[in-house]
Amino acid sequence: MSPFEGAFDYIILGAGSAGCILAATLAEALPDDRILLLEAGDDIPPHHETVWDPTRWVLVSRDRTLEWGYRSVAQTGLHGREIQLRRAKALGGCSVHNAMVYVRGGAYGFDRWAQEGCVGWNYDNILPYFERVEERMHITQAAVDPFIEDLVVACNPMGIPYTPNYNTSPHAFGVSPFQFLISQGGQRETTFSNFLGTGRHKNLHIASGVRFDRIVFDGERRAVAVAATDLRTQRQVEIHASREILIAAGAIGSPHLLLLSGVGPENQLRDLGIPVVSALPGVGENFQDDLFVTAMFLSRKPMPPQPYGLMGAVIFTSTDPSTLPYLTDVECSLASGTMEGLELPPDKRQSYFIYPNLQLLRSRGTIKLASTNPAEHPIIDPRYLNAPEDIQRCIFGVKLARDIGHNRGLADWFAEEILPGPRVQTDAEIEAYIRQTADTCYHYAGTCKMGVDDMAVVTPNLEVRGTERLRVVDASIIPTTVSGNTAAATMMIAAKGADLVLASRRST
Ligand SMILES: Cc1cc2nc3c(=O)[nH]c(=O)nc-3n(C[C@H](O)[C@H](O)[C@H](O)COP(=O)(O)OP(=O)(O)OC[C@H]3O[C@@H](n4cnc5c(N)ncnc54)[C@H](O)[C@@H]3O)c2cc1C
Repeated sequence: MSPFEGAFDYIILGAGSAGCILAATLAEALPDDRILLLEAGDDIPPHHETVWDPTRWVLVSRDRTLEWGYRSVAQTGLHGREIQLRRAKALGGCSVHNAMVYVRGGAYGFDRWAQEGCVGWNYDNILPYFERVEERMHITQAAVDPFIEDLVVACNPMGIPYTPNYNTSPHAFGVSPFQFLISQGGQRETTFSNFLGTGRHKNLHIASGVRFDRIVFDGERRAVAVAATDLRTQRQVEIHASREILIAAGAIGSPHLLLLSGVGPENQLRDLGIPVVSALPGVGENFQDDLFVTAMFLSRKPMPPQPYGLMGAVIFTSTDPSTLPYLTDVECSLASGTMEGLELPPDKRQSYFIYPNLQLLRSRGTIKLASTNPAEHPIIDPRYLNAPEDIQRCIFGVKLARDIGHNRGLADWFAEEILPGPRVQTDAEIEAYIRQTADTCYHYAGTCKMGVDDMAVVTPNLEVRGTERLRVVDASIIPTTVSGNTAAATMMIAAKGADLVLASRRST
């Protein structure tokens, strides 16, 4: 029987970081319901050459066969560069090719969501959902090697304390062992491998290789079906859901789908001849991302071997010391030049990179339809460094990385600064270097934001405003990014989103 035949109670669109958790939770709580999970990508075989091996992360992240191939429009703030906006297309979504870093994010950021009207989303409310995810995803805390020991020594005189566990401490400020979603056996954990796996839930039908193209609404603006294309046969199908359709297509895919379905800014839809189902000006607006900047130093001696995709330490601090210790907006990750995929010339391999990742940036971008063809990528304009204060924070990041790299605590390692290099000294020179080299952290969020204001796309219950039986449950609902990477927050959103669906179910 075709996986599309018969009626489904729930259809989940996208088997990524959020979609797999949502599907597993609903399938387990509702054993008598029929649930369908649709995904454009395929399963990753157990013998895949790179995906499961954490040390090969850089190669995985660059593997075009695993992803959608999005690019931004030319970024004025980045010297006109077009930025590759990687997004996985696979069962497991971006958990298949991300750096596996696990950071819940500071409590302050979630509390702000609640203060802005998202009742039920303050840190105390959401903590049980992080814990639920952590019961199923194994977190490996990195082992401390000799370089990291010296890094801790280097941070001390800079006023950066040692924080043993940034996720469970009251605040993340400090230098810590990094935490990764890596199994006890040393393999990548994905939301698909840990929550689903093929055939584990009898009431869940997983259809990979299927692109969803549009939500179908009835005259009452109820979401009743999904129009989709089987990518293997190009057959078009319409699949019906009797209860709810749950969009989990990520911060690019979810606004794209809503716009194609007539949910979005009225003028944009009318210009393309798309009938307006719900005029929501916020769909595709409020695009947020973190940027990283780079410092690189040659090492005097061989770097320790690296069993992870990044080095095993992280530094959280702030561009504004008055916000410490509770609010951090810089997360420095590190890499060794010996790591596979960096492809450095032999004389540069014994080296270390410090990558300050600037968070809570103020610039906001957009995602708009290029056409009504679902196969055509949307126009993505992150507007990096559009907000003037963002460049100042990136300059702070480069100076911080330099201060760490040159610090006496790392004297046994430091040989020479390669990047930005001795010629880059004044703020104007650092700014030019940033505009030439800063890059995305792939932490896209906010394009279907949750809230109670006019720009909100979903309510705090994640229901799409002006429609019925339709929710968005993924990174796109994040109203303002938090201090941290986005995967943990997205998985938490999925766990809580499933509870919201189940609560509605009990009340009907
Ligand atoms: C290279 C890279 C490295 C990263 N590293 C980290 C890290 O180390 N730690 C961290 O916390 N975060 C990291 N992130 C970010 C993090 O992985 C994402 O924020 C998170 O996975 C987003 O989850 P999601 O469920 O919202 O979207 P996704 O995981 O992208 O899931 C969306 C799914 O929907 C599918 N889909 C979309 N549109 C359609 C369509 N029309 N038809 C069918 N299927 C569709 C996609 O194929 C995908 O599987 C990284 C991201 C990238 C790209």
